[in-house]
Amino acid sequence: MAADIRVKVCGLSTPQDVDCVARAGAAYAGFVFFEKSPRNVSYETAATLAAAAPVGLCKVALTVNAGDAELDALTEAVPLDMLQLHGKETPQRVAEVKARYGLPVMKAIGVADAADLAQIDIYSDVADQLLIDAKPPKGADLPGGNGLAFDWRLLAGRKYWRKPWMLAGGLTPDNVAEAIRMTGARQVDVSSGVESAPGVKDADLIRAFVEHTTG
Ligand SMILES: O=C(O)c1ccccc1N[C@@H]1O[C@H](COP(=O)(O)O)[C@@H](O)[C@H]1O
Repeated sequence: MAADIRVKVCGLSTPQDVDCVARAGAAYAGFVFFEKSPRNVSYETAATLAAAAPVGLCKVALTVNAGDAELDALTEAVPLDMLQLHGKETPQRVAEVKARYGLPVMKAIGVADAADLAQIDIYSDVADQLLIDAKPPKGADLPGGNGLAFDWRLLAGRKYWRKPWMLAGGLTPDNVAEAIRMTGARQVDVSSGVESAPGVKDADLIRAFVEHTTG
């Protein structure tokens, strides 16, 4: 397996999480701003965590259908390197957010079957990166972070898209190597798969996850 897989660990909420993620060699640290999530953090907490992150660790804010007022307050309070839009934001909204905040934008695309892959091309016109995640189950409280994988065979043979992309959804230390092998992903994103309980990151699982991407 290639040794240069870039890892994002999402849903960090303590200084120990950030330290562990950085030391393990992850490229991105994700903070969740979505009240229904067990990983939700206040702007104050996120600002402290982001300020303590080492240079080079990309600090990503995950939001869901956030309006300008929410994003204004977030970007004012927290030093960020990237915005992750994980709701039903339209391509036009992605372009607006990118222009208004001057930060790279990663748009999450939910995939359940081959028809969903068309969204990847559509959002490639406006987003800087794409996060290809499992579609949430109907009626789920969370649009992501559900620990669900989609059928990775849908991405087999489609390693190259027009924009950089990350594989997400139900990844764990045990399955990430196989997911990379099947999809050709060069970037992977994990949240619940490195937790001991919802919202509680586990340092051993984080280290194991990163190690298993470099097989
Ligand atoms: O993690 C969350 O709580 C969350 C809430 C709302 C939207 C997205 C969320 N997480 C993102 O979903 C992917 C996949 O999660 P998992 O690994 O299957 O648990 C995660 O990497 C986050 O980017």
